[in-house]
Amino acid sequence: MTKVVHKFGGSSLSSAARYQAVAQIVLGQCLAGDCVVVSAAGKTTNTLVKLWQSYKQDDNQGFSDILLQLENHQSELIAALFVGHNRSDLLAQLDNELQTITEQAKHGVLHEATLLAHGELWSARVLAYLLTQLGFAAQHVDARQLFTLHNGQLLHQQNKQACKELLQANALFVVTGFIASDVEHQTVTLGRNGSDYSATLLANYLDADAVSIWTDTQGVFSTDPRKVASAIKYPKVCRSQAHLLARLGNPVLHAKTLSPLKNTKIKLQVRSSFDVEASPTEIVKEGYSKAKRFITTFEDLDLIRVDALRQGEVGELSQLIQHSIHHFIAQGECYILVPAAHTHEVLQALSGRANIVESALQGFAVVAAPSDVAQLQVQATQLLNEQNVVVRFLHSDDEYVLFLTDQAIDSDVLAILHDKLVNKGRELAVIIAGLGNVGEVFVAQCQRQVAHLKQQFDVKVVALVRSGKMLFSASGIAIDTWKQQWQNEAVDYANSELIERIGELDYEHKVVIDITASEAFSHLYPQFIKQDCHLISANKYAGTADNTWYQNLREQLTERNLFWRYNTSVGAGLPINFALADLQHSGDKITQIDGVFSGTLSWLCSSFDGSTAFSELVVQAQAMGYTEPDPREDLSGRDMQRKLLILARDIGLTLDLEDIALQPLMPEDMAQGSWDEFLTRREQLDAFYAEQYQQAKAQNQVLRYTGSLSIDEQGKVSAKVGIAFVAKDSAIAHLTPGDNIFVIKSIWYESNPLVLQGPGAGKEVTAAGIHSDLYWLTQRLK
Ligand SMILES: NC(=O)C1=CN([C@@H]2O[C@H](COP(=O)(O)OP(=O)(O)OC[C@H]3O[C@@H](n4cnc5c(N)ncnc54)[C@H](O)[C@@H]3O)[C@@H](O)[C@H]2O)C=CC1
Ligand SMILES: N[C@@H](CC=O)C(=O)O
Repeated sequence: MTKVVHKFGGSSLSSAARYQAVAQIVLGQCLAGDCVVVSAAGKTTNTLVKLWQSYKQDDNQGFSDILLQLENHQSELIAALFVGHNRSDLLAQLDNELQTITEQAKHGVLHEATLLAHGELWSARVLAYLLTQLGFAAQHVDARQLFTLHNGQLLHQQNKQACKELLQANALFVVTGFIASDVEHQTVTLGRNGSDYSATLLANYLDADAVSIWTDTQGVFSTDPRKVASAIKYPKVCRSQAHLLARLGNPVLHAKTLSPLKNTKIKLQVRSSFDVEASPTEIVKEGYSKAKRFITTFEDLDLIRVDALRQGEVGELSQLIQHSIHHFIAQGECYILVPAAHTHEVLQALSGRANIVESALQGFAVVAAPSDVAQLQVQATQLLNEQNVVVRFLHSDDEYVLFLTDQAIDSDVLAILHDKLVNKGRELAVIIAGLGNVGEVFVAQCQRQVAHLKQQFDVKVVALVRSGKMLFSASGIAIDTWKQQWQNEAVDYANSELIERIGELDYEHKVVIDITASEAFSHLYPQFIKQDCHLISANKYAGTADNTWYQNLREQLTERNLFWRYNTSVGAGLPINFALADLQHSGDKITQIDGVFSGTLSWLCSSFDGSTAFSELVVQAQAMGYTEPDPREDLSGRDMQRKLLILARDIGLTLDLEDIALQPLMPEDMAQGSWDEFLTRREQLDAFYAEQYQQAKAQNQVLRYTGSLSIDEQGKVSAKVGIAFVAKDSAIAHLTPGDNIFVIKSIWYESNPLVLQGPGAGKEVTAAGIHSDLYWLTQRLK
């Protein structure tokens, strides 16, 4: 049974290399029984249209030149892709067909649709041969055997049966898009760019599960991403908006594509054949996606008023000119927007029932939620005034407003319109995991900070997660009353449910902020990435995971253009990762990092003077929110070892934790058992510390816990964290309790190192540091 119908457009098949790429996608994604629908390669249909025009104009020279052009293109493709009998077979078939075309032209019996059909026939045949050559038995199928129309109407029952009979074998079928036949077996076309329609029709007839439209863009964007770099790719677009965009001439989806999916469960995705790993845009049923904002532009249109427009007539006209036509009713009159090059043809077809209202129009339409349209119309009018763009005709409907203008909407104007009308409505969903010391303060700070970010982004906290319980609200949680809401609505959850809920979120961007201290939670990162989530971590486990896992995670992030910020995992709010990144981006090379990278150990060592037991100070550090949930993570030196590893990886070293020597600041045997058991043996810790303290004192030095990493000239790396006795007048001896210090040597900071110093732990500074990462993210997403 066919599960998925994959459709590849002309841009995906524009060269031999593209055919190879498509074949690899098919090998990787398709199973026997799936179907592939193809359009004509590259610009073949345009060339065939020109061939038809030269035939109609009796331009024999033009006809031969264009035919030669087609022949060259096809034979070059075949020569580049095939050897041996496959090549000779395909060239012979091509030759045969070109001779037939020449003969038919000579005898004046050339038929337009039959001629245009060659583009798709060639693509399907070449791709099927290529797949077979690569070991995946594929059959090419002429869709004229599958789709029959009578008086312009598809004969659905008959077609369904034909599809089920002809495509039932356990093979892969490569079916021609765009073409069908009538009951007299004459070729008809399904309209320009009708291959998407062929794919959804086929999916309907075969009861397929899904249709993937593979194209040259990564999905459906808020506007043309080639013109506006900040165009937003939407993960989900509802069918009605997709249909409206298609009617407005948006090139990603075509007008009739969606109709076969009506009342079915068939999923539709738009994916990039140039970037297979990129997440697609899903076209979902009504109610499964929020209304999005789009700007789609027009060039060179005529506005025509039509008397008594018949039902279905717009479809017939667009079939006639092989181009989509937008129509609307304003003040009781019917209007159509026709590409100026086809106005004459359309007026002729409407024989006296139509007149041109405005000609040579440019412009754009803003598509949005009905509640936003009126306000966007006012804003857009003002922006056009500011840009001196003259509006000649304006029409607004429930879901869009149309501006027809004198001047073309160039990239600059489009970028301004997009920034003010679309970007302002962008949403970022925030999932906060970990509501302990730091997490609670972070959420409290959110109230003010989210309001600040709102100037750029609509930031919504959609989930709060603690171990085993979560509060999830796709439309956003009210921050000021979150505790109350938590009491009433938080539920037990399994990780799979959390991932599923995140996957269902219909936001332009999503970020998971990990303020847990949980290794298990960090293991979920790859799944968050699959759901297109950016990551912000205060948690250090992912940054210090085994190198293979870590590198893999980074690759997955890069492949999906996702960001990962973790500035607070080292030095709390201190901008140490920013500093290292900046130095390296500006061409510097870091050779050494020394210092104190633990707020807890800094505070303990600087505070201890013998008057209070060391273990008592540990309990105080814990109460102040400096320590890890189990303070032994700090006392063991492990936390500082993790931080040094994160820094090492940030400067391009591929170390693992074991590569950093570690000396604990506690008796090693106290690592076993629970924290409470540890406290029952606190004298042992006190004795251990007192002994080290006295030794340092005896040497007229002070006890500190430090870290160091250096790279020698041969590139050899040495790294360690441990107890150090330092001179009483050194900077480290004089650190304010709780402060971290990073002493960085590099090519530029060789003899006089760069020093970064300040609070290295604490709820407020850490929470603020996470907000800094969130702010950074929103700036990058802009
Ligand atoms: N305290 C500080 O000054 C700094 C802390 N950090 C890091 O921030 C993180 C949080 O620290 P604290 O707030 O002090 O810890 P905490 O122990 O007070 O809070 C941790 C929170 O994470 C939740 N949690 C634990 N496992 C979870 C799981 N599997 N799924 C979801 N939630 C889970 C807990 O329920 C709790 O709400 C740690 O990774 C820590 O290393 C980073 C810089 C400074
Ligand atoms: N426990 C850590 C907290 C910050 O990472 C420390 O004391 O530095």
